[in-house]
This record gives sequence, C-alpha cells and structure tokens, in this order.
Amino acid sequence: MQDRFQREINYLRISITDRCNLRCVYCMPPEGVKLVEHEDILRLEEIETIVRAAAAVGIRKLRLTGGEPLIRKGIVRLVRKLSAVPGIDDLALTTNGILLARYLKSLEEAGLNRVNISLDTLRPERFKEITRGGNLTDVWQGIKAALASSLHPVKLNTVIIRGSNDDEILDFARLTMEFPLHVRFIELMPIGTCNAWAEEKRVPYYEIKEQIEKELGSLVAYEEVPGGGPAKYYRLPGALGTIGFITAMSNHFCNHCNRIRLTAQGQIRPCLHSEWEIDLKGPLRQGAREEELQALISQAIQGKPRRHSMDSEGWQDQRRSMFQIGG
Ligand SMILES: Nc1nc2c(ncn2[C@@H]2O[C@H](COP(=O)(O)OP(=O)(O)OP(=O)(O)O)[C@@H](O)[C@H]2O)c(=O)[nH]1
Ligand SMILES: C[S@@+](CC[C@H](N)C(=O)[O-])C[C@H]1O[C@@H](n2cnc3c(N)ncnc32)[C@H](O)[C@@H]1O
Ligand code: SF4
Ligand code: SF4
Repeated sequence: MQDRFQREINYLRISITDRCNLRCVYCMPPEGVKLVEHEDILRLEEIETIVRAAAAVGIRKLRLTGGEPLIRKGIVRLVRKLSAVPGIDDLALTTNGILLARYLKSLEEAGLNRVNISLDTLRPERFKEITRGGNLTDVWQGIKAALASSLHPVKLNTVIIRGSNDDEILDFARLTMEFPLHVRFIELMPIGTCNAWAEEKRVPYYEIKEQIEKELGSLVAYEEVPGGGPAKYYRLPGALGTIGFITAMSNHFCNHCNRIRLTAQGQIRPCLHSEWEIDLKGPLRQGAREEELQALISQAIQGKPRRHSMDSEGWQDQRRSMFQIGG
C-alpha cells in the first residue's frame, strides 16, 4: 500500500521482545530495563493474526527483532507460523548472534529466509566492554553457522563509535575479502543510552568510506544484495562480500521509506522516530475482526511522517527506546 507521500510500504519490523541477553552501552542501561508484564507483550498467536492482517494490506517482508529475538520462547514456532502466511515472501531476523548457532538449523527448517547479525568489534575484550559481558566466540559461531546455511545473504550490522571501535573499520572491511559477508556500517542515532552523546561520537559514513578507499582500494557500487533495508552497498576489488552504509543521520533515507513497525507491546509504530502509535493489542483482545485490524494498519501507513527529525530534535520519546520498537 502507498502512503500519502507515494512510498510503497511493504515491510513490517516486529519487536518480539523488549528483553535482551546483552547490554550494549549505546542501547541499554547496565541494569537492564524495567520489565514489562508478560501479559502486556503480544502472544505468538496475536503476532500471527496481526501479520495476516498486514499481509492483506500489502506487507510482503517481515523482520523479527527486539530486544533479542532469540531469547523469546517459541521463536521457532513463530517463524514456522509466519513463513506460512500467504503473501509474505521474505522473513528475516536481526540478532546479536549469541544464541544463533544453537537455533539456526531449526529456524532454517521453520522457514526463515535471512539473518542479520549485529557485531561492533572483532576483539574479545572490547566485545565484553561494549556489550557489558558478551562472549565474542558465541557470535562467531553464529556467523559461521549462518554462512554454512542457506540463509544468505548474511549481513553484519556494525555501529561505529568514535573513540571506541573506530580503529576497527579496516578490519571489518577486510572481512569482506575473506568471507561472503555484507558488512554494514551504521551511523549512531540518538536513541537509547547514547542519546546524550550520539552526536559527538557518531562517525559519518563518508569518513568511513574515505578511510576504506584510502587503505584498501576503490569501492564500486553494488546493487545486487537482496533485502528491504536502506543500506547502500559497495564492493572492494576481488571481495567475496560487500560493504554497506546505513546513513540514518548524515543522509537520511526517509524518502524511500518502505516500513512500519510493531512494538513488543502491540502498537503499530508508523515511524521509528515519531511517538505516534496505533494500538492493536487492545482491539485484538476485545475481539476485533481481521478487517478492523487491516483498517488500523492502513491508517498507520497513511499517517506516516515524511521523515525523521532526529538531527534537530534528538529523541524525545520517554516511553520507548530502540529495543522496544524494534531497531
Ligand atoms: N533511521 C532509520 N534507521 C533504520 C530503520 N530501520 C532500520 N534502521 C537502521 O538500520 C539498521 C539495520 O537494520 P536491520 O534490522 O539489519 O534491517 P535492514 O537493513 O532493514 O534489512 P535488510 O536490508 O532487509 O537486510 C538498524 O539497526 C537501524 O540502525 C528506519 O526505519 N529508520
Ligand atoms: C536494537 S537491536 C535489536 C536486535 C538484536 N538485539 C541485535 O542487536 O541485533 C538492532 C540493531 O539496532 C542497532 N542499534 C541500537 N541502537 C542504535 C542506535 N542508537 N543507533 C544506531 N543503531 C542502533 C544495533 O546495533 C543492532 O544492530
Ligand atoms: S543492540 Fe541489540 S543486543 Fe545490544 S542491547 Fe540493544 S537489543 Fe540488546
Ligand atoms: S526514520 Fe521514519 S520515515 Fe525515516 S526511514 Fe525510518 S521509519 Fe521511515
């Protein structure tokens, strides 16, 4: 379905839990977050019902995210249900990779198509610091398992933070020479615990690109990486994988926005940045029929703002952060 700015909205990102087994310094506070009552989180069957309604109004791609989607009980069952919904032709997952090796085979068998793995450093000690306790080996096992599976293309999400991991840009770029990985450098957005310092520590994509080109050779634009997201891809000479840039701040991609979100608590959030949401959980639990859900989702699509204004306003939403909305 088109929104009022003639953008085709066909991608639903679903936060299936607001909990996480890591505490990345830019995303969550060290103590974690106030736990939402179990009752307030959408049940798997409710997610399925919403997806059926969304597919009926033109959603074709789904992404399960969070929080950490792999800690949600029943994740494999959910993937099996959603992959069977008529109209859905791409079902992907964004994960921190800690539990990926454990679940990969079952997810693949259940119908998952692709996986994006978040990884901000290749150094074990630094990984512990950035994630406040995570084990890098677990993530590497997940990445290797994904590469050995049918879930291609395998993409990495790497947020570069000045003074923290900006000395690893070339190491990440070199990974694409060795493995068929799609390494995407993401500009830090003022969302989560980094709200106050994101601007100061953000490394704009052109700095990263310049450094890679200076040291490793020209980046040639590459448009063949399947997906529904905003990354722009390039390839180093002779590389097996690609290098992508997600330029959320220095060159926003809202003009080509194709997505809406479903929060873990059951609201449709038409834009990552806008606080405006439409509740589906309430109507669903009061017995709304699928047509009513379709009407609410259509309303959300029609109400999508033209673009975010994180550059001028930062993050004002006191209720929700990235992991509740589905980053
Ligand atoms: N500003 C903005 N950033 C987004 C949006 N969606 C995703 N991002 C950023 O892009 C990152 C990567 O998103 P992923 O979950 O890997 O999904 P994707 O890149 O859309 O997925 P594919 O291209 O389909 O593989 C997220 O972690 C966010 O930082 C969005 O709507 N707006
Ligand atoms: C919120 S996490 C949820 C899924 C899963 N836990 C993971 O880390 O992949 C999704 C992505 O959002 C990114 N992210 C979180 N906060 C961000 C911010 N302030 N700016 C840019 N990306 C951010 C993370 O790096 C991760 O790649
Ligand atoms: S970025 Fe992902 S892994 Fe890290 S704390 Fe946020 S939700 Fe958890
Ligand atoms: S910030 Fe909002 S309008 Fe821009 S790409 Fe993300 S969801 Fe779309």
